Amino acid sequence: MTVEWILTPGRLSGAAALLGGYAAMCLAVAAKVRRRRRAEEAENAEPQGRAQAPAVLVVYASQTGQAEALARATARMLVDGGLQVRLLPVDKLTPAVLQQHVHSLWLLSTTGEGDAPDHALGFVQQLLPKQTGLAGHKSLVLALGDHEYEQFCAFGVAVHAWLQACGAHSELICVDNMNPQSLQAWQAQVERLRQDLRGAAAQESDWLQTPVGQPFVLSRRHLLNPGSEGGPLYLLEWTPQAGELPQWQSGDLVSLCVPAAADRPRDYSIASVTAEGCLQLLVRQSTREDGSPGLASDWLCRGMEIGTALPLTLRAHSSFRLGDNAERPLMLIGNGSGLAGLLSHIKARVQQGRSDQWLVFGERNPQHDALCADKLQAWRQQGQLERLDLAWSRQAQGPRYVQDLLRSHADEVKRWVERGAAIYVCGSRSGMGQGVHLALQAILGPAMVEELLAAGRYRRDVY
Ligand SMILES: Cc1cc2nc3c(=O)[nH]c(=O)nc-3n(C[C@H](O)[C@H](O)[C@H](O)COP(=O)(O)O)c2cc1C
Repeated sequence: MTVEWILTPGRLSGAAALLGGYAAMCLAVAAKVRRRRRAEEAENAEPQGRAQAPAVLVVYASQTGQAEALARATARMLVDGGLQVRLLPVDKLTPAVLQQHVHSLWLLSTTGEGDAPDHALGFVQQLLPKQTGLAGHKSLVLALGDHEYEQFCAFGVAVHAWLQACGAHSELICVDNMNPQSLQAWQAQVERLRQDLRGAAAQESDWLQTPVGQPFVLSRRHLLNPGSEGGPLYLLEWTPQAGELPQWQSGDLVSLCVPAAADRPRDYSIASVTAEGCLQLLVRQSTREDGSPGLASDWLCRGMEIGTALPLTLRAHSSFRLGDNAERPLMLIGNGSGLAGLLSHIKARVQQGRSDQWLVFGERNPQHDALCADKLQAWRQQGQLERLDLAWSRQAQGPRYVQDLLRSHADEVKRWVERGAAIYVCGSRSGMGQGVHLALQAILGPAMVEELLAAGRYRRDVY
């Protein structure tokens, strides 16, 4: 078939406008794809960006992904601004890499009680106690934290002090609860550095604005624990209001803001895999100490009507993804709504035809709190879950917790670790997370537990 183009001045200008618009759109899309690719390539790779520009090192330590997301945005801003950037998680940093750079940017969150994120353990043990000669080096540290913790931003502050002790000129910004003013101050500092190194005028940039989520429709809400003495726990299913379901990996999070608390995003672990065709969350309707309902959970579990939409932002959660552990047997340990993060891993593995996974899960009462029992038993019976152990804290025989199960199966725990297993823990921090940590130390020895943490074979998403 031949298509004849007859060009008249009118048509010509119309076609030109059309083509121009289309070309602009293609260029914009291509630029966006390039930008994303550049930022992705910057990680663990040789420096990206213009070869003649000085390279800036961007280092992050993140437990739940906020510091990581900001580090990626920072790196993207610098690459777009014409600089070379090397983006590294702190566990991949060596003294030599640090010394190769004159400028470094650090985005560091504090977790636990003033602790470094789990993946930073090797850095804390091996690099922090030693001096690395950094005379002439310039660093900016963004320390993320929450002032309600006694050790506010402790890890970021410690790294800043270490950089100074090593002879670097270091500046520090502490951020309370992702405070927008402090993040603006960071953005201004980064922009100043970009200008100093490139000499060009400032470009318009909105990189730090809270990402606007994609609207998702709440399509189903299902109570998982009818009759429970604990707060009602719901499975919420969401589908995009328009377009396709975005891709995520097992272990990732969703960030959302409810209308009554629009300034405070809440994070939830994703319980489903993309192949299920919907995004699932497990949300417990919580009550505050004064008896009033928790704002976000009350909205999600009661207020929000089925069929209405809410913007959801998907957040990569590298420190809880399978990552390098994809080929290892998995021990999945958790309680309550922590099942969400563990379910996504089991589903991802079942999809790959793997069965070398052991779930150790705790709830209150076997009659009312046996969450997703049919699914778990079906996986067990079909051999897709090599082992399943459940602990009930409110049962006639007396309370039993996941840490008790681990202790009573200590030999089996050792065998799994000897087989090369990775351990993933998801759920409440104070009771379960702490108890599991102590049980693992008792069974494997503290040195082995530290080794597993440092190697990323022991990962925790506890809250
Ligand atoms: C379990 C837990 C423990 C925390 N402990 C501290 C702390 O001791 N000091 C502090 O300043 N912030 C603390 N925070 C707040 C985090 O540093 C803050 O939420 C930060 O933005 C998280 O960043 P990330 O997503 O990169 O890990 C804690 C947060 C959680 C969830």
